[in-house]
Amino acid sequence: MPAEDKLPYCSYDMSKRFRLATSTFYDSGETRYWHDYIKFRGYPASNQNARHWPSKLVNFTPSLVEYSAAVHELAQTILCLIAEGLGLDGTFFTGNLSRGDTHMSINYYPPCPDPTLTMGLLAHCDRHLLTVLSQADVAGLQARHGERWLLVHPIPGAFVINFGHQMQIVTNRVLASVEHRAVTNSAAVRMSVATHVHPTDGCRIRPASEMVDEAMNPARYREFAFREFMEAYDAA
Ligand SMILES: O=C(O)CCC(=O)C(=O)O
Ligand SMILES: [Fe+2]
Repeated sequence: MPAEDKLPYCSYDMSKRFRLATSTFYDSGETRYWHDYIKFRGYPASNQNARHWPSKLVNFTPSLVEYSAAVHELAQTILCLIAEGLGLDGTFFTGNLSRGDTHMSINYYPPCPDPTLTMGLLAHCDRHLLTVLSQADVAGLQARHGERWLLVHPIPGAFVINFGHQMQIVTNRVLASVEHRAVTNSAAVRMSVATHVHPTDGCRIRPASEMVDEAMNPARYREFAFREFMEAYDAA
């Protein structure tokens, strides 16, 4: 896409429903960020989300409609399996807990001459329910395990599934949200596509009663609306 076509979408306003930006202007003291990205609402494509996607890219909309619907189906299947694995009703996650608009990020990490000075994405936990991540074939995703960072090796054709904060809360910390980050490399462009499955804004989030035992394992979180969580997070 030529620069003049990209310009109208370039924004740091997080309320924009389709925006592209770079974090390479910023640093955290010693480490410079090394990451360009597009962030937008994905599934469902039939509502107001798709009208924010760029119309000049003729193949983008049909590809995205297909991809976002397929990832939605995959996420719903995985959520059914997780529920069954936890001894919950198979539909436990497939209502409001996972029916908000998906938030998608297309992450672009250019090669960096000295990767020791940069970080693609700083360490974070995803804040929604579940992430379906395609990291194609260039390694860079790392997950925290105690004091160590483990590289999540790309497997051709496979997605990485990551639990977000809401999964940790609803399961009363049986399934923990794992801290992760993206490192840079000097040899190759790395791209990843993250689909973040969100609860609906008004969804009430609380530890599932099946995951709570007042005597042995009391609820670790109070009940709240997902909207409240997001507002507090953005304000922090
Ligand atoms: O690029 C990656 O592998 C990680 C992306 C990620 O963590 C995110 O978009 O939340
Ligand atoms: Fe993430």
